[in-house]
Amino acid sequence: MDNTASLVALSQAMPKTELHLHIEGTFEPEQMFAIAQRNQVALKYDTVDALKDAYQFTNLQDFLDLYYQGMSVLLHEADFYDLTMAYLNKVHSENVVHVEIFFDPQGHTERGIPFDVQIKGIRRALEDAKKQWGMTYQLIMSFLRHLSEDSAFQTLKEATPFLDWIDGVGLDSSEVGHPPEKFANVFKACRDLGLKVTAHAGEEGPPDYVWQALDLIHVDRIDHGNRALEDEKLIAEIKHRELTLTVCPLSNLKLCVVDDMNDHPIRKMLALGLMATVNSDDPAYFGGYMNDNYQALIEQSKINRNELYQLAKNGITGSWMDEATKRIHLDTLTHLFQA
Ligand code: HPA
Ligand SMILES: [Zn+2]
Repeated sequence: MDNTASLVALSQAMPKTELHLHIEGTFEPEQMFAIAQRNQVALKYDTVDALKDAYQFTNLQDFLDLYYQGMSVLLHEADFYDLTMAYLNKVHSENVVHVEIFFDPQGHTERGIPFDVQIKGIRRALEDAKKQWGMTYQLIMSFLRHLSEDSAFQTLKEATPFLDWIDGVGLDSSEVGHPPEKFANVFKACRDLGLKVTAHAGEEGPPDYVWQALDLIHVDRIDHGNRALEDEKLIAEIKHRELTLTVCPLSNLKLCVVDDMNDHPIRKMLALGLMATVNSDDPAYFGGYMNDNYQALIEQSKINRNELYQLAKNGITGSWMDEATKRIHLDTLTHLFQA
């Protein structure tokens, strides 16, 4: 019998992947203030504590309003580098071996920061982490769904010189009122370019949005997917297509997608045979990085050792890393759980 403390220790020691992470959502208040000062940009809040006090959200939009405000202090390549490197350092210390990170180019180009400034800073940090620690990565360019499909096409055009650096595309921001069908054409263009495709669906939006992500966007993965559980046929289809769900427990709690960590649906997802994974989404805003998310699942949602193993395994098999590297991490994971 495992006790809670030993499971938490195991979750900390095991090799982990992070498949749902917005780099702009890793902007810790202390670093935000430091970069704001460096760039001589004014923030709406006077102190770190005042900013932290504002992190009380009742829904996704409450959070997004602060998220876009926060990222507005990022001006230079060095800012994007520092932001990304701080995150990578943090998760390296938590035994994260592979990251797949989103960035929101339109959140920056809309306020005059060129695409190349963003991606050069982010990519340099990812390459440094790879050199220093062997940490592997995939970079995912995400379209903001509250903007038009034309704007997404414009972003794809700006990304063209950097397509070798971009592994996939995603869809994020305000979900309700902005269904995947709005972006069917731009995602078709992305697929034709050989990019992998994922989309936030079923976080706040109805099961129909998840169907659209499957049938109109042809996603390789689903980000969140919580509300898919409301539709039995959809559950069967997600299983049939063997799609991974990138679930974000602490995010769900902070944005009131779930009322209580004690009945987070991730156990139900596993019991249904869905490929659920654990991710932190926007850890600086939601109160925890990867290990905190696992700890909350162990202590509050009462996941057991088998469920912990399955979640970590899904994180490896559902990632976009190469098959040989997957096998190495799966071996390490399996040995750890057999010990
Ligand atoms: O959790 C999220 N949902 C939608 N859009 C986002 N952009 C950053 N984080 C999120
Ligand atoms: Zn997200």
